[in-house]
Amino acid sequence: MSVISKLAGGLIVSCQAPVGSPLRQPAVMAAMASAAELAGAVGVRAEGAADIAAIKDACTLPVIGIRKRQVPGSDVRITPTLADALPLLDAGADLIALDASDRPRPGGERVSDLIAALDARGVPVMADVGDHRCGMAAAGAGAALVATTLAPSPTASDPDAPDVGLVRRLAESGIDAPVVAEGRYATPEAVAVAFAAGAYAVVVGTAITDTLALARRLCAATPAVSGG
Ligand SMILES: CC(=O)N[C@H](C=O)[C@@H](O)[C@H](O)[C@H](O)COP(=O)(O)O
Repeated sequence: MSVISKLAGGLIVSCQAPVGSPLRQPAVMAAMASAAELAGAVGVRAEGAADIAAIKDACTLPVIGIRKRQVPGSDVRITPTLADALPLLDAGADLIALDASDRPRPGGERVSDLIAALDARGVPVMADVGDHRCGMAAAGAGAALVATTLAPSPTASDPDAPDVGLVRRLAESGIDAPVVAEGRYATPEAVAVAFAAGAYAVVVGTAITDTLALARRLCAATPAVSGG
């Protein structure tokens, strides 16, 4: 069974901890991934070679690897260069996710160059996009999956709402790659809506693995923190 078909119809859990979180340790991310596997998830998304290696040791799920790095002069932060992707493969990543927007990349690399270089190594690419045009372009360039990771919330009144409309629009466009819903999916209802809109898989991060953000949200409602 191909790695892409293993993800069909399932939940991918993003096991990442932001800088400054006490959870930002490979062993903690590996425990999160094991819990995700036990729960029935079909894949894991993880950042950096150390986390990926620990997760591959701890569970059998396919791992989508990313490297988050801010390079001066470029706004591309998710796996900006091929050199960022290669150590993730050495660590055991099964797929590479990368920012597939059309923003300038460090060193002048193009999304299509990265997809071709990884494809030549037999590595499928998940293209993170924020709009329909870049999604169609990435699929045309050979991305194995197109994910709505970079889409802003479609409603100003609810900044936490996922962009299900982009999932639907891509899925109904005859796109050459399966569409993955990612970004602000936080409830079983939202996951079901994404599949109804045509998603191939759904990625959930914060709502499962960011204990710090989840606890802060609830603490903010207490008199002890809000002062109310
Ligand atoms: C935009 C960006 O950098 N997204 C990152 C991509 O890896 C992660 O910070 C998100 O947690 C991930 O996409 C899952 O989304 P959510 O945490 O909303 O379920």
